[in-house]
Amino acid sequence: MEQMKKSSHEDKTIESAMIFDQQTNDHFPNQFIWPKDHLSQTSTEKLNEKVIDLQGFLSHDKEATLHAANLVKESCISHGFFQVVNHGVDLDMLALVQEHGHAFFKLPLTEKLKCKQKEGSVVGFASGHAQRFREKLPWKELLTFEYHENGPDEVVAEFFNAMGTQYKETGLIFQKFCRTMNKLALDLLDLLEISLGVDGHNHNYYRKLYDDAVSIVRCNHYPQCNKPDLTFGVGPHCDPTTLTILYQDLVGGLEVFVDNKWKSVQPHRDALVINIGDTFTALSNGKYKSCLHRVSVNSLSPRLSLVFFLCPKGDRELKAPQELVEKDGKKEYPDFTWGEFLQFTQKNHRADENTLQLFTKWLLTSKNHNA
Ligand SMILES: C=C1C[C@]23C[C@H]1CC[C@H]2[C@]1(C)CCC[C@@](C)(C(=O)O)[C@H]1[C@@H]3C(=O)O
Ligand SMILES: O=C(O)CCC(=O)C(=O)O
Ligand SMILES: [Fe+2]
Repeated sequence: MEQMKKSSHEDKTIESAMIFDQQTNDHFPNQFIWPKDHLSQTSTEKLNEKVIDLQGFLSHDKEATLHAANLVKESCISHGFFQVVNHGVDLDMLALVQEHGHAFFKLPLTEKLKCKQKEGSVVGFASGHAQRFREKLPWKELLTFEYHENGPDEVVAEFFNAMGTQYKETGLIFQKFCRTMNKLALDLLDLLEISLGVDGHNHNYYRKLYDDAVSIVRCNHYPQCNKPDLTFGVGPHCDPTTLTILYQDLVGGLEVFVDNKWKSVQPHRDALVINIGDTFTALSNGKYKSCLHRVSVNSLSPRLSLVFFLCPKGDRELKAPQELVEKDGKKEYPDFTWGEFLQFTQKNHRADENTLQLFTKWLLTSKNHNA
């Protein structure tokens, strides 16, 4: 049985990758077609999100920090999404990471399959998640790996080395990308803490929770699609993770659900997209929204996005600061570990817009069962 599962697992990935390469105009594969109620919600408006200048905050200017914190607070209470500029991340380095990302997805399938995703793990190469799901497949290929903040520097480089010494340079470039993103993510946690007004009594409360963080890093490649109105690059979802930092090319396609409408996000070459994930919603005691977003594809060109999902180490107990709970008079979420939540998204529930609510229910039921 195990052997059968493995071969069908690989076949599904090959089948999906070939669909992307050999798509025809007359037949669109059913498994990639999304339900009409999703497809009918077209996005017509542009999102006028806050583009927050981090320069003053990063240089510890008190007034600029408070200004940035207020803009963050407004965006996160409303829909959990903003963009940042003057973030301190080198744009040439980001362009180089994009180049290596594109080069990876251009590799022959046999090369990409060297690091194919194993069952139950987010790490590795996948195509359309065809080995995990049977329907509503996303029109994307993806490469995912982990970044251990305090792990040996080579962990990411090793991931690529394992594919062959010819990927050594790619590994080093992604390693540098991860280190840079991790630093910015922790700085943003400090800004979020200030915006929530918990920096006084609980200074570095959030930063401390992310000691020894084990984050998820993903390169999404969305191939050009002949029937873009029948599918999604990623369907509607909230990231279950804590905080997402995303660098996109100028193709466009990312959409955010705000004021009951899907609105398109304007790409900016010098900006990074930031969105709140489910885990931070819980850590803010429900004050900050986990951003509901999706990706549409297009018939003209492929799109690439580089995504850093900040995650704590798996066994760290996560809870909102007591100060917030007392201010709100109610604890909105049970304590949990990211390990429990990640496993829920890999084994029990495909992450979508309801993940946090379903996870909370699942957790309380399973804890009552074990009580
Ligand atoms: C914890 C995670 C699960 C996903 C990758 C990270 C954060 C985002 C999640 C995801 C992208 C949300 C949409 C559905 C999903 C299945 C996907 O399209 O890739 C999710 C990821 C996953 O389960 O691999
Ligand atoms: O590619 C994008 O713009 C968004 C990708 C995304 O939402 C995800 O991978 O969770
Ligand atoms: Fe996402």
